[in-house]
Amino acid sequence: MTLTSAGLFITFEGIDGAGKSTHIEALARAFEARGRRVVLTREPGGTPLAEKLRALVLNDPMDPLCESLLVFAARRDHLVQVIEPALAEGAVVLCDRFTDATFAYQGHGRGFDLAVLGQLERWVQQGEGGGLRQPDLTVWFDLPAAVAAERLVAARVPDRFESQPQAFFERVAQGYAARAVQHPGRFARIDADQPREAVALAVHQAFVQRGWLSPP
Ligand SMILES: Nc1ncnc2c1ncn2[C@@H]1O[C@H](COP(=O)(O)OP(=O)(O)OP(=O)(O)O)[C@@H](O)[C@H]1O
Ligand SMILES: Cc1cn([C@H]2C[C@H](O)[C@@H](COP(=O)(O)O)O2)c(=O)[nH]c1=O
Repeated sequence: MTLTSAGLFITFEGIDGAGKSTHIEALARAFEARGRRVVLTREPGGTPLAEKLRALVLNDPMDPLCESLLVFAARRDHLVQVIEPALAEGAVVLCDRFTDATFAYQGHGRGFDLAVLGQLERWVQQGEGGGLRQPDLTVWFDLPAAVAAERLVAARVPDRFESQPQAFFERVAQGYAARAVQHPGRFARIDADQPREAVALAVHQAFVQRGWLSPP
């Protein structure tokens, strides 16, 4: 896998129901209005193989090691088939979740070994020259677990993760906070406990600050 810096790799993170999906489409339109090609994708998923793995991870009972291996297997296919080729062509890749989700959900939520996740991260995201693919920006929707639970009540039939108790999501939220401390340069924390319009403005602002979008 060859890594380039031609495109922009943006990831969106947060506990279930934090509001990521609500804002990704508008960002895609904003980049397209500036003449950029945008690839909208998600994890686990984004390729036919990774979508099959997603269905297993979201629906079939399994232990945390199996869960971690499957999300990283899906990620490898996604990187090789979709993300790296798009970045090499200069596209803006907007990805709903990436490896921070694995540290937050499998690591902090399930209690799986963070050092093992770090090793898997290196195997899966390392390029031929030894560099490690990481997002250029991670937009982290920070929302209290209790508020997310209220938002999700009427939203849809819960999957294996969404049916977890609030304490699980509190641990996942702590996992995201820990990753933000470890990677302060690429994390933009958004206070997601605000009306949609205020959240949209804060998200847009994170891109304006980096010179990637104009003020709204
Ligand atoms: N700022 C907001 N205030 C109130 N409700 C919101 C807000 N943003 C999103 N919602 C609602 O909360 C629910 C979850 O939002 P959304 O699907 O965007 O979250 P998500 O982070 O993509 O969740 P998941 O990761 O579980 O798919 C939706 O019903 C959405 O309409
Ligand atoms: C990438 C990734 C995801 N998950 C979990 C987090 C969510 O509960 C689901 C994906 O559902 P969404 O509605 O598309 O957000 O998968 C995970 O546990 N580990 C991961 O690495």
